Amino acid sequence: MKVAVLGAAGGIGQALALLLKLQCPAGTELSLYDIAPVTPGVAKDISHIPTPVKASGFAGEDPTPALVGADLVLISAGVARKPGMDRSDLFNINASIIRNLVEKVAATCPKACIGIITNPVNTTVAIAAEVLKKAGVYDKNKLFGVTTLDVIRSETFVAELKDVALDKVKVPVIGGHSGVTILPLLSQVAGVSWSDEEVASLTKRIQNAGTEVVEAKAGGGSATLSMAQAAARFGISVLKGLSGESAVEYSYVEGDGKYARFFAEPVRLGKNGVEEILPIGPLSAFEQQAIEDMLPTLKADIELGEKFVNN
Ligand SMILES: NC(=O)C1=CN([C@@H]2O[C@H](COP(=O)(O)OP(=O)(O)OC[C@H]3O[C@@H](n4cnc5c(N)ncnc54)[C@H](O)[C@@H]3O)[C@@H](O)[C@H]2O)C=CC1
Ligand SMILES: O=C([O-])CC(=O)C(=O)O
Repeated sequence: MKVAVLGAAGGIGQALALLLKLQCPAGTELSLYDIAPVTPGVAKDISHIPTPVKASGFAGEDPTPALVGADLVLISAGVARKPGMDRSDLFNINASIIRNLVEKVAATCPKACIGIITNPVNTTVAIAAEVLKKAGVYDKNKLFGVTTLDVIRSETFVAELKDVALDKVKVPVIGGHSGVTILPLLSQVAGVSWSDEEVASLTKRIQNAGTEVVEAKAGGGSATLSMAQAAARFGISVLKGLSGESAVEYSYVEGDGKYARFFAEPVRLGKNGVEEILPIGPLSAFEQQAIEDMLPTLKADIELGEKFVNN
């Protein structure tokens, strides 16, 4: 299998490249691309680590050489937040970066699965879908917004708060990837009970966790290392699916449209990307209300992406 990382010289990209070099199945080829001239050097650097994964690096204006034959394309190219900014403030720059890169994906490896990391994810995924549609190659089962960071954060926070074993905690996180659109389903965490206050405050902490990192980095960017781990986990699950094993992840995908065109939900991954969208499960009254409350924001974020491509 071949995995292309676009934005591979960045904070997420370099750490993601390292984790993929260490964790991907034997025989995986990593193809690293970024506009930054350092990128071939990033590939050279990790290529000295003795694992059975090959890495090559490409820089410059055109990602095409990096995309040839890719089965999975992970995109973290773009700008990150600074304190005081919202993810939506990144739209002006990142929208055209995603449009241009996905045009190249459509032309070069139209059957690849694509995982979008670049913010605002709620909108950049819609941009990618419309670009692929225009090119006549859109397959909704192969386009993913990577929301795994919300899941791993939720699991960390729940384990800390409730003193339960990290490997036992599973926390579904649905909706989108910003503010109120991030909704952890704490009512579904097995073996844990909650007061209303705990649910309200932990939900808020999970929704603001990205901002927690942005503020702590004090102008030096947003989450990179935890995001790289999240993207590596997600990417390796997609590869598992493509090679015929089954894997389940929460991801922002185009499903049945019950809540919004794109919605983060549990998906079973397989040879064709999304094999099956799994049920979200029972919701508490708090969670039901939270879905209602997020929908105007989520739908507006999606529409912004659709209009960016089509107007
Ligand atoms: N989905 C999620 O949960 C998360 C998403 N993010 C987002 O990921 C993105 C990247 O974040 P970082 O890696 O921290 O930023 P960074 O600034 O460290 O790296 C971004 C990289 O993209 C490259 N780049 C810019 N334009 C490009 C283009 N046209 N083609 C190829 N490469 C290009 C830059 O040269 C740079 O190396 C941001 O938009 C950030 O908001 C960050 C954390 C979590
Ligand atoms: O908050 C940000 O800007 C980066 C991000 O998406 C996250 O850490 O969840």
